[in-house]
Amino acid sequence: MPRAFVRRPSPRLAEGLVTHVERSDSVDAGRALQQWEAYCAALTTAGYALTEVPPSPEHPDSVFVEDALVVVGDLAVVTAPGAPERSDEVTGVRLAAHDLGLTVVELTEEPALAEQSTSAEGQASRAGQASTEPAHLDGGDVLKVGQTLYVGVGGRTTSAGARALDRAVAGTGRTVTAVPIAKTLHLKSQVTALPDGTVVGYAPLVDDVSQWPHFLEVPEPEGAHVIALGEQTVLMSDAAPRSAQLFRSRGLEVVSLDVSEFVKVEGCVTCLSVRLHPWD
Ligand SMILES: NC(=O)NCCC[C@H](N)C(=O)O
Repeated sequence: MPRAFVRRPSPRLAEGLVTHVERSDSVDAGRALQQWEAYCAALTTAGYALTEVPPSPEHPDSVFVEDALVVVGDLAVVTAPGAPERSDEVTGVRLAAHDLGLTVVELTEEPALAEQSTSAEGQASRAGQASTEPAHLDGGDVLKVGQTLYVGVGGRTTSAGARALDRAVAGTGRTVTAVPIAKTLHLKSQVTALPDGTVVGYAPLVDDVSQWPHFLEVPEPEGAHVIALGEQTVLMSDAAPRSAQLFRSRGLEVVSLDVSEFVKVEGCVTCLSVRLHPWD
């Protein structure tokens, strides 16, 4: 049975970070809680067992649980969030992953160059990558498509963070491909994937449409954010009806939800849960 981690919104949601959007003075924490409950109900209806990470009311953005954990199979990689205000969110998420019996791993520091290679060529190329930058990774920057983990680099996630994820998933059969981003907070703020692996995005907000082999342009910004709830179903915001129709025309069932209060602090449907699937 698929499972999802979720985390109840903080009453301080209105204080959540904003980077690419104007701060709104109309975030309604009570309404956000209702929207979150509806989101949880939609996951349950779709067959997901929910694991609620204990809430962290002192962290306004803690409802965006996806940023704290990346799960591949039974491997749970605890992230290193790029915003200092969010770094402590991982504590409760790490415990929840451990309690569920997942293999919990942390991101590790960059290995010393000398240990990476003894060849002059290898040293030269890796020296070009290596730096003293810290390894930061937000789960919102990690898009799984097949065996590839695309990692958005340039916002909250650093190149060192992408390489640290690559090391963490070594042995799982997954490979990491770094994708430069500048136009949105996270990679998954600009593109997500349909169940068949087609990458969907709202072109004006996608840094480089041409890099996606199977790209489908959607007509609304909110249409770029989907969660695959199985082979035939996607969950998305109800603010993108034309995108929903486009997905239906491809034979998909669409579950639409109001997530307006989370959008005001730059969230979307993907970041409100971490999904674990038997097929991942
Ligand atoms: N994965 C996501 O899209 N997370 C949204 C995080 C929004 C939050 N206000 C932040 O800036 O971190």
